[in-house]
Amino acid sequence: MDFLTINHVDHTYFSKQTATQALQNINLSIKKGEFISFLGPSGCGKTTLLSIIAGLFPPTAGTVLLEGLPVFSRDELSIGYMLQQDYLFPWKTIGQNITLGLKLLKHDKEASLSIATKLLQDVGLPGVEHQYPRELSGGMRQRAALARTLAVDPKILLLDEPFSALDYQTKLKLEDLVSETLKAYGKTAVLVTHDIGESIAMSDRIYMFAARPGRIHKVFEVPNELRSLTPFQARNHPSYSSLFQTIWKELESLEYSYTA
Ligand SMILES: Nc1ncnc2c1ncn2[C@@H]1O[C@H](COP(=O)(O)OP(=O)(O)OP(=O)(O)O)[C@@H](O)[C@H]1O
Repeated sequence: MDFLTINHVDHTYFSKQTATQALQNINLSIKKGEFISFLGPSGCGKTTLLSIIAGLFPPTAGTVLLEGLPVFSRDELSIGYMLQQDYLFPWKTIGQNITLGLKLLKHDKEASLSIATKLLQDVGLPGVEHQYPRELSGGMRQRAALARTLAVDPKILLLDEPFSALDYQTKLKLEDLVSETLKAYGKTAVLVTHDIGESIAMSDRIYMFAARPGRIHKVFEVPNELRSLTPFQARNHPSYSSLFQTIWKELESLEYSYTA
């Protein structure tokens, strides 16, 4: 059974003067445990679709079902978000940041702390429970943000350019960490990115969007030989370069069609 199903989704933003059609007839489905990416030029509706999947607002038409139920009616903790900024609360320790969601779920303090300790170990940050976000580097804060997102055991993770504010080396390390951690926890994920390499290295499938209005232009299956590797290993595999070239050409033709 499909885990997430998007059926005939349209979305238009209305203001006093204008109506902007951000999404047109989006259809896709994801199986449990899959990792997919949305790739495409600026303004093609990637963030709009991610927000609709998150249940932040309903689409103007169509449905988004998570395990057969509309996402808009679900409780918000069933969907985890990881963004470009970590949004850790600066006045709370890393441990308190991670256990915040568990508090809302009424977990007792001791069980919450042991979940936080385990997650911090899994993301390579053992022993930082009592430190504050300002005492950690950007990469460490994103690791802590991943731990916080996983703490409430969300059904699906939505990753909106989570590595784009990091230096290149840290980004590569975090791609591996996020990919391995999500596999270990059996999580389903949707990544929004502008980075072709990141989408190939991390995903099972890539949805390329076109703009005006935002729509799915093409779908690329990432070959099995890449999916069985870590993102860093995948970036060094010959199949990576050929898929990169194909996607690059396709994106270029899209960009030209806008400026022609
Ligand atoms: N709140 C809003 N009100 C009106 N129009 C909006 C709003 N948010 C987005 N749009 C418009 O909807 C379209 C899709 O925007 P969206 O942010 O979803 O694209 P995107 O692919 O995520 O872009 P980027 O890659 O630059 O983040 C754009 O034309 C944008 O101007």
